[in-house]
Amino acid sequence: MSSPKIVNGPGGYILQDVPHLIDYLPDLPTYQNPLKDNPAYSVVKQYFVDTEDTVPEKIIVHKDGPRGIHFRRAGPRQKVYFESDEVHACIVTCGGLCPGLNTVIREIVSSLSHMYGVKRILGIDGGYRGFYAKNTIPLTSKVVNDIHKRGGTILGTSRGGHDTKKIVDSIQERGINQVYIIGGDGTQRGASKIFEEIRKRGLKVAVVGIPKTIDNDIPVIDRSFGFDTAVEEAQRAINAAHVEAESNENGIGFVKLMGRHSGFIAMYATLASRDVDCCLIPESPFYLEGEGGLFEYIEKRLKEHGHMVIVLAEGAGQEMMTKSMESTTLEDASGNKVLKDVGLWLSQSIKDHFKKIKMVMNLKYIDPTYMIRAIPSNAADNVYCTLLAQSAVHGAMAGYTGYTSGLVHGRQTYIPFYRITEKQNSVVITDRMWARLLSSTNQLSFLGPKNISEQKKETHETPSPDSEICNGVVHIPPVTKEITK
Ligand SMILES: Nc1ncnc2c1ncn2[C@@H]1O[C@H](COP(=O)(O)OP(=O)(O)O)[C@@H](O)[C@H]1O
Ligand SMILES: O=P(O)(O)OC[C@H]1O[C@](O)(COP(=O)(O)O)[C@@H](O)[C@@H]1O
Ligand SMILES: [Mg+2]
Repeated sequence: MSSPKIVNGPGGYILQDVPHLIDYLPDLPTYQNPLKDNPAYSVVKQYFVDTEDTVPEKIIVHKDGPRGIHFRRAGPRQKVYFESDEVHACIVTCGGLCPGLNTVIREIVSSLSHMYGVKRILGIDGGYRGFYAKNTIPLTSKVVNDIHKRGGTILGTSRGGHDTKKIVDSIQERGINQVYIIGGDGTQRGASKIFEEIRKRGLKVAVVGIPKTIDNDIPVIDRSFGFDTAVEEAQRAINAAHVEAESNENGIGFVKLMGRHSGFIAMYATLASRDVDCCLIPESPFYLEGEGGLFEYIEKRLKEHGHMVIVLAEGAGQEMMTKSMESTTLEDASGNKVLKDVGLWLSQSIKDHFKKIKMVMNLKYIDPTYMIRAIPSNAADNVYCTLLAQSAVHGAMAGYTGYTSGLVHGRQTYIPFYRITEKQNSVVITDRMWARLLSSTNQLSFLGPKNISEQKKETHETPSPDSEICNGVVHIPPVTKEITK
């Protein structure tokens, strides 16, 4: 692994910089950025980003505190390291679907062709293994013109199949010199390995990651493209659950949403809806029976209101389910743990409970998980995808490599791969955002005081001032009370 590029400045300023092609190819020539003569940009005052501009990771700072970690600001540079005719770019999409994938593909192609006059752009078919096992797809502005109106990815995607040597051989044999890799945490780990191999071979190839995660589990960035669309689409399922619940005696509308290890979609969909009485996420352990348990809470809600809506993230309550079922640990082709269907299990457990206590209850279970991620991105995400793609292209043209292009506090930045891959982002339940959710749904926290104090100790003794902004990584202690069945 190449060592991180860290620049220290006065007042505790730290720049976690990204690699550049001249780090290992010092004699590369530079060229004037063609945008200088582009009528759309030549009139813009200060169009080019100052190479000294950086973006702070934390925006809330104390008067006497250090300035902290910064990332390189994204955007076009005065000098570029590729001539237009020289560029041979490729784009690949990997991992699960996410709204906006096609928009990012479209905008990378548009930025390369319209801003930088690039003519050779290839799509890699079907994820990482497409580099060595499939034919490529030539991409032009015409080919990608309408694709942002469609869900999915026109290039296809896959899990598994990452063979660094074969991938880099293919890049080298085809003469590709800019690689745009769109995908989640696994994909970015793969991108980092590709970058290291390219650097080892001394190739003039820029490797750029574009973060995609419907679960919002990538750290550092504000949120992924497609997340907003997913939360919006989840409202339709929650609304249906609410209508069903309201129309039946002691009706329960039960919605399962995605979120393997991070309950962000469930949390934001709940906050947006206001119809949800209980949101269950992987980060917040819960138990079913006895005082303060889920069953008791459901009974109480039904007695008070006659109906309720429950939103469940797919990773929630997995440990409980494993204990009450035959345990087999399966992995997908990428090595991700395949989760059991907690929605079916929990809805059946609730039904069994009400049968046991002889109380009438009507539960309707809705699983819209794939419908939420297979749709085209909404307007806000389309804008986000466009700016993200443009930033990614500006960085590669300027010779930066080995970075993920990402939004930090609303600013486009270049983040070194190691910051993206070192940990997963998850909801910090001792931060304000989860407290806001609890006060909005009025649900119990399902945690005893012991669990809460353990959480506080294990996360941060003093909560970070801006920690409610989606980011935080926390180890969740095991549940102390368990299903007694
Ligand atoms: N540690 C890793 N090293 C190299 N490649 C990886 C690694 N983890 C995952 N990948 C590859 O990245 C791709 C997508 O990973 P996956 O975990 O399925 O989705 P996502 O990128 O959305 O998290 C797969 O082709 C997988 O083989
Ligand atoms: O597409 P698959 O293999 O069924 O996987 C479903 C998983 O993909 C996701 O949508 C996203 O996961 P990735 O970001 O790792 O692709 C998860 O929320 C979900 O658990
Ligand atoms: Mg992933």
